[in-house]
Amino acid sequence: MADDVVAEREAVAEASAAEGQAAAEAFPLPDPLWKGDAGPGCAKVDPILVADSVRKTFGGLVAVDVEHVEIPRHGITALIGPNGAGKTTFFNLLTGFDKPDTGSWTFDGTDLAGVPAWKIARKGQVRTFQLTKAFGGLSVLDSMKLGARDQKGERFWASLLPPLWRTQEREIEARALELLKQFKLYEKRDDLALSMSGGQRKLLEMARALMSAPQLVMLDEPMAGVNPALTQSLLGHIVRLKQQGMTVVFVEHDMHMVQAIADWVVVMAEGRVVAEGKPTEVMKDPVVVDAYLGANMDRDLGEVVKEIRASYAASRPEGGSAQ
Ligand SMILES: Nc1ncnc2c1ncn2[C@@H]1O[C@H](COP(=O)(O)OP(=O)(O)OP(=O)(O)O)[C@@H](O)[C@H]1O
Repeated sequence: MADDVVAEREAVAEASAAEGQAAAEAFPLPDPLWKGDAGPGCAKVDPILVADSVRKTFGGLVAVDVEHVEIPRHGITALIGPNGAGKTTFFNLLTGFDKPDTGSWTFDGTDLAGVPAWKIARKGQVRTFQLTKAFGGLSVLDSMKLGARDQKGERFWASLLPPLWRTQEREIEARALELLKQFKLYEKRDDLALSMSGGQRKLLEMARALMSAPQLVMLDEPMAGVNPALTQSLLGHIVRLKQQGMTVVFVEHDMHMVQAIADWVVVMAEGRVVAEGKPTEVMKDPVVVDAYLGANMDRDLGEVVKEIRASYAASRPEGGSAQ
């Protein structure tokens, strides 16, 4: 490898390490992240999102049946589980894109049950989709501008005061261009969003989600269908969200990705949260491995949950006793 390329990579690594260190100081995660009994539904020291009794059925099928879950603030939480576990449906419910049969949840202390998706986004909780949504015939830059929050130009009173919305427009465009630079999409700003590769569209969707300066970013399979070079870049972007003080929840099937960036892992199976823990520990649990392989198909999930709680409590003295 040429000396200048090596030097450039070393500089990037050094800068990211410094950035990471600064972020860890600015937004330290409690250690441990949880309090009381460890395991499924365990309380977090500083949760940003708390969900209770969230249930959604489709006909006779129970897609989501989450008794209790808390998402740690400033952390990266991976939501994993086999196909059909209810991960996307749970995302849809928490972000107002679908309505639960029952349940409540709070974001930063604010009750969000029944609040429509656009209002939830305004409050600072945004999401991306597993399959990138159609961007219509919009350019990359215009797609970004649509992601902005509080566009005064769209409001009635502001629309009577053109200087107000012009200022707002300028601010929105400046933010969009800045984010496009960060995501290395600046050169594509005038291209049609639809003309970009699947991976680039994932980057665009993530960048667009940041237009509203969110506190909590929920990414549904951000790495799916993305080539290895862009995967690395996407991972870097996710870590940077955390470094900027955001909380991230992402759905992912690839355990290497999860191990690489997650602080915490929530495991769903058959609509329920069946395990939680640090990435290195949670994946060692035979019950989690079984959940993936389907070996628990005929077992009572309540029993599975008890087993997991017991195994965590035994392995983490500070995590409390088994229930
Ligand atoms: N709109 C719907 N109508 C009927 N059934 C649905 C609907 N959406 C989801 N389901 C069902 O609910 C269950 C949970 O689906 P969901 O997509 O949430 O799982 P998932 O964990 O995200 O799966 P994957 O990893 O494959 O994306 C599945 O059995 C699915 O078939």
